[in-house]
Amino acid sequence: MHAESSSRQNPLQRFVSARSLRELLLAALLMTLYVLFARLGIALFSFPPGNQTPVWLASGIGFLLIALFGLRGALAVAVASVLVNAPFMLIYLEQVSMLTIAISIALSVAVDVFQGLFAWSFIRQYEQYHERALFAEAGDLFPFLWRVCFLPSLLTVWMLPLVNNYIGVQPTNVPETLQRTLILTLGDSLGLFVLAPLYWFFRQPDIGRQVRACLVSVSLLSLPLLLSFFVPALPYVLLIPIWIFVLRRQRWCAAVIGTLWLTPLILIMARYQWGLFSFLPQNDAYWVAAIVLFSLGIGGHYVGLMLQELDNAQRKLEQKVHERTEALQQANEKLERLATVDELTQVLNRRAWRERAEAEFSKVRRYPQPLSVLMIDIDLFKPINDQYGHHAGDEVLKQFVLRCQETLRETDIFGRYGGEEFVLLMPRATLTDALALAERLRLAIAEREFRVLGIPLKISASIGVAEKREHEHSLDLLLRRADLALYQAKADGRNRVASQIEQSPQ
Ligand SMILES: Nc1nc2c(ncn2[C@@H]2O[C@H](COP(=O)(O)OP(=O)(O)OP(=O)(O)O)[C@@H](O)[C@H]2O)c(=O)[nH]1
Repeated sequence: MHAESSSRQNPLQRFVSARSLRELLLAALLMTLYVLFARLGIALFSFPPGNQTPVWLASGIGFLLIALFGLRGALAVAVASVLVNAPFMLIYLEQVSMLTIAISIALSVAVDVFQGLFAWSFIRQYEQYHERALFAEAGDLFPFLWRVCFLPSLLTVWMLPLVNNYIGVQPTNVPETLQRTLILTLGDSLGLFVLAPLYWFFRQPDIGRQVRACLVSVSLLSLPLLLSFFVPALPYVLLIPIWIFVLRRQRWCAAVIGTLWLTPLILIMARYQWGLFSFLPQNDAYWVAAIVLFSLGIGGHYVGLMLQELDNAQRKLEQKVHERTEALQQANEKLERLATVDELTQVLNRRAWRERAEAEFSKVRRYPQPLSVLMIDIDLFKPINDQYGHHAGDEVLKQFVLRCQETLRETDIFGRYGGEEFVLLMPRATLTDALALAERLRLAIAEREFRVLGIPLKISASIGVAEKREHEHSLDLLLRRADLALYQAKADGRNRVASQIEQSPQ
């Protein structure tokens, strides 16, 4: 449906049809600003006696239109350029023919459009080559100055005074033509320098907050300029430290907004020959204003970008440190796990179990409480390995552990003591408690078949139980009594629980 209606439009209609109302409004706003800045520039800040200004902001607006809307933007620049140039040229109607004026207007329009197109395509090439947007590094400032500000102006503006001179509109002598070319190049370059960065500026994250913060700090720059009305030297003394302070706070954003902010202020000062400019003739005041704007702007952009680059480098470094610390922590945790956990059954290994058991044992020695231990050994495990293979044996061990864990309490300390032998320490458990649990364990193992590699297997375990005696001072003695009880259980025919009460460990 939509495709059909768009295919019915003629190519011109399709070319100009704006993608959305917002884009249309933005383009209209920029076109209005283009005409307004051009007219205001010439009306208020013209080099005497001509109609050329030291900052031609229209060139910057033209760049923004083309950067944002491509060829449709170029069409908008052409329309705006006609609106700006036609009234100036029509003044010469009495001196030259309409055709000559039309040629002159067409030339001005072509210069404005090509300047924007050159600037845009030069910088696109740069961005494509580097595979990133401009103004990411301090080094990007120089390609910007050359490719966006100076080269497109140098390539185009010389035509205007030369051709106008030749066809008889605004005829001048050679030195004047040269001076005009210079002023046009300066004005266009400065216009691009002041406004073109906005294209990248508005692509920054969280731009609304940054603009607000910038406006607050950047407005500080007005102070020395306004006070210079009373004390002419103030801008020299105060502008640089305030500029550095503002850049330090808001980085590159302050350079963009600050240059924009300073442009009208410095132009007004030059126009009315205040402060800095009070001892200069009008002409020189504008040249100095342009130089002040360029040097403050370039310095500001460079410092701002450098600080931004440092921020990014620090952020990357912090991120790397964070990642490395996390990796190290994970590696440590893994090592700790490997050092304490039995790889096959995922329960405590002998060393880790002993550490925990020793700690419990010491506690109980100091604050007497019951403590019991169980030695659990799978019966006739070797034949399982021999008959079904080592892999099946491993599977039995894993399932055996799961069965045991189903029966244990949180406080029980369970571990693999070696081979098919497991050990369980039960804090606060008397021999009676321990025997009861041992019996539950034995039944849990023996009553249900194991299923290993699809084969049903009957497994049983023998369990030796011992409770810590009052004056028993070594965990090894307690373990030895449990081991003797286990030996007893095996000797009595396996699949049973035995306790070591009567026999002395000695
Ligand atoms: N699959 C497997 N087998 C193991 C592992 N650790 C020890 N074994 C085997 O376990 C078997 C233990 O055999 P024995 O000590 O003779 O005991 P048993 O056959 O269970 O006989 P009783 O203890 O007298 O009932 C040995 O064949 C060991 O090779 C292991 O991690 N995986």
